[in-house]
Amino acid sequence: MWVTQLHFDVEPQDVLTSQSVRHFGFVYTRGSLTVPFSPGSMADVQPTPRLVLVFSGKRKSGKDHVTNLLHARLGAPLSSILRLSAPLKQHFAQDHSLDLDLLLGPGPYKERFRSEMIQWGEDQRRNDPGYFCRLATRGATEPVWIISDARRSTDLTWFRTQYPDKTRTIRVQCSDQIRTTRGWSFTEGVDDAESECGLDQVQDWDWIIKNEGDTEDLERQLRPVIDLALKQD
Ligand SMILES: Nc1ncnc2c1ncn2[C@@H]1O[C@H](COP(=O)(O)OP(=O)(O)OP(=O)(O)O)[C@@H](O)[C@H]1O
Ligand SMILES: C[C@@](O)(CCOP(=O)(O)O)CC(=O)O
Repeated sequence: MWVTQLHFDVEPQDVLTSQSVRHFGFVYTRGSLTVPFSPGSMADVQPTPRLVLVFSGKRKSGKDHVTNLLHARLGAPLSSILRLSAPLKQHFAQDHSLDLDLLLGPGPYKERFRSEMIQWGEDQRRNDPGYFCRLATRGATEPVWIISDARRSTDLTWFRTQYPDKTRTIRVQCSDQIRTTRGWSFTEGVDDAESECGLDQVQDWDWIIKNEGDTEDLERQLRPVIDLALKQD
């Protein structure tokens, strides 16, 4: 049986190798390759979540901390955390023989490569602004998606276009003083660039979370988000 379908005979992680990224990009941008239908191709169909919670915030505002807490409250069968930077870091780690776990973690290691990663990511986005949004969400089956790291208006546009009634946006904020205690220091070319400032002008966040206090305060602010996620289940 032949159908028009996006399908590649690769595991999800293989999509991140240089060769298959090019393959993936070629097929997707043309969008009309006809290939045999097989059960494996279902993973490539863009999934449909019930709620998409898109978080953003500056470095060390606590995006990972807040989204981890939310995920812990909602649980794994209901929700998953999807990081737009994960496929980017995976590719970058492979190409440069770097430690992917450290790139994904909160420590100082990733800061040594941040400028280069930003550059590489922007090169990909120039051709295809939804590239990392699509890779990060590919195959996610949980009803509630927690997108931990939107940085650019194209990220918000992609989710709002794909999931117009389901997308909610959340900005995580905290003072520079507190960010500094968490390891932040101003870096030219990073903290004054789109990666950090691309969403500064956005006013219409569904929620703003001030991550400056204790866990109890954070839980109180997350309550309406948690309630919405549970209500939709
Ligand atoms: N409310 C909090 N209480 C205690 N520690 C926190 C809190 N928020 C963040 N942190 C800690 O601060 C550090 C930075 O937080 P986190 O990694 O969540 O920030 P981020 O916005 O994801 O940063 P980056 O963009 O650099 O990945 C981490 O070590 C995290 O555990
Ligand atoms: C390269 C980049 O994805 C790094 C993000 O790392 P983190 O979310 O701050 O851990 C930032 C970007 O895409 O502009």
